[in-house]
Amino acid sequence: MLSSTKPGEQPELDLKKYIREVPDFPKPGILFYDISTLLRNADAWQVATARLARAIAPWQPDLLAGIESRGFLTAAPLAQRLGCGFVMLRKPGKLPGDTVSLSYGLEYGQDTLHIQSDAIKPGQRVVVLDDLLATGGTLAASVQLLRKVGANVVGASVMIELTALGGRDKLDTPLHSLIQYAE
Ligand SMILES: O=P(O)(O)OC[C@H]1O[C@H](OP(=O)(O)OP(=O)(O)O)[C@H](O)[C@@H]1O
Ligand SMILES: Nc1ncnc2[nH]cnc12
Repeated sequence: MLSSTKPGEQPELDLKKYIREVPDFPKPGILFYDISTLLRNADAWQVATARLARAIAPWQPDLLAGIESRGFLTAAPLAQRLGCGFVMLRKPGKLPGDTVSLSYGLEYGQDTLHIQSDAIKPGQRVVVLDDLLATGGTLAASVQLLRKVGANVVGASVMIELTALGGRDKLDTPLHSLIQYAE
């Protein structure tokens, strides 16, 4: 029998069931939300991508920016689906040519992100994506970095938001999250 449900639309599917919680990784005291178990399930990944696409499309982005490395897994399939270009925000020493960088703190450390200086045409509408928002250090730095090279950052989106860490308050762009945990 024909179903009226389109591929990737399974309203009843609970994505939390596909995320593994790993205590004390990568450091004691951190509860790590592991998306590997979601990505290895074709249905769950398809549903997550479809739901993200529906949330992001109204922002009418020209480009999606993905944050290395798990942010690439979120952003690249979405860019294909929405017909957008894709820009990489990368850790040091990975991008050729002129880059602009910014350092930041995250839930379990310190890091730096780079973008190619010519990655964005002035005023292009950009949505920045990551797998997870914890303290918000990574996403807030990414928004600043994108603006440094001329982006009009119209929104940010993550698969997972750890609401108790208040990362959302560090952002001055609209934020969409697919799944929330109040640790
Ligand atoms: O909100 P925050 O406290 O900044 O933390 C969130 C960031 O931490 C993780 O990245 P990680 O640096 O571990 O890199 P990875 O994606 O390469 O695993 C995650 O993918 C986010 O980018
Ligand atoms: N608790 C957490 N789980 C997975 N990724 C993270 N990045 C920062 N904090 C994290």
